[in-house]
Amino acid sequence: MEQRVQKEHMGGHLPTRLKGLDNALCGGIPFGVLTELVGPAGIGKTQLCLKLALLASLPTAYGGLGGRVIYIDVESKFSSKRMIEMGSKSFPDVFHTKGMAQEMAGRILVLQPASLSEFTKSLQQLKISLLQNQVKLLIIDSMAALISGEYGQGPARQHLLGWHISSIKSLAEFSRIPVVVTNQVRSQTRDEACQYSFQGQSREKAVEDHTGYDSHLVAALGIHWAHAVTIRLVLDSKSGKRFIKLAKSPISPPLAFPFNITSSGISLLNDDGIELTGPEINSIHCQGHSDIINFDGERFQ
Ligand SMILES: Nc1ncnc2c1ncn2[C@@H]1O[C@H](COP(=O)(O)OP(=O)(O)OP(=O)(O)O)[C@@H](O)[C@H]1O
Repeated sequence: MEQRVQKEHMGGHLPTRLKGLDNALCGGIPFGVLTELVGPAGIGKTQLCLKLALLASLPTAYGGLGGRVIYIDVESKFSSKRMIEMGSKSFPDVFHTKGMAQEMAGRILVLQPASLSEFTKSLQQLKISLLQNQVKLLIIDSMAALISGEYGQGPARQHLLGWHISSIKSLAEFSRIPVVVTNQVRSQTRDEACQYSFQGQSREKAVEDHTGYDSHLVAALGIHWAHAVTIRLVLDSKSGKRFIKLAKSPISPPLAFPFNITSSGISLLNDDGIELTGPEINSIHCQGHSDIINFDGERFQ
């Protein structure tokens, strides 16, 4: 294992090409551990996942991992069209080379489990296929959606995921690939319309319609999950600006990077990062007030 780790491509990291974030993470998303992207609906988690899938399938000569990707797309959000748009804007040379876009597309296997039991079956088969197929990245978008609605809320469903969490963690360790999992935050009122949305019209409408609601947020997967992840990136929005916050990392202090989303995908507006302290690290902002993500299903006071 030690020799394998030493020989790892790119020092065991998948560069995100977001310079400030890569610097803070000593090269990018680390191999062998879980990286969580958490944030409200519409903030850009799937956009980041698509970019990472693109980078993992990009030929090594262009700085990618040149490998296969398994993309578990729980909510049918994967868009090959969007990925090609990002690819052709970010890497025009590669995408204008005949056959290259098809070759890269052929490396990304998208699985769409319709239920938790289908997901459980895929996980059981994944261990073998990760090794046999030179898979360089596993993405699960989103983990929370797998259990939403099916098994109620709170400790019961979090307990239900215990096996899955251990399995995913051991898959990452055993196959030494980066595993990226998205997690939503939801309002404790459980009112659908009260979920924070960052998509113009609907967001304003939702907030207007529910003024006076105590709409604080909780991360959907509970404390066991919170401890299983090594890197946590919180995506949120404050005063109309989106931020990626490196909220949990064994090597970096908590930092926030402003970002935007363009046709070429997510890009940072500044690579320096703003150092965060106190509850700000785990808070999600919306409409002038902030709420702290609580990984235990209760609100922090
Ligand atoms: N082609 C594009 N050009 C610019 N911005 C885009 C483009 N496509 C998507 N976006 C931005 O991406 C946002 C949607 O992001 P995304 O689908 O990643 O959200 P998410 O965090 O995954 O949400 P959910 O939790 O609902 O899955 C849109 O609000 C829009 O701002």
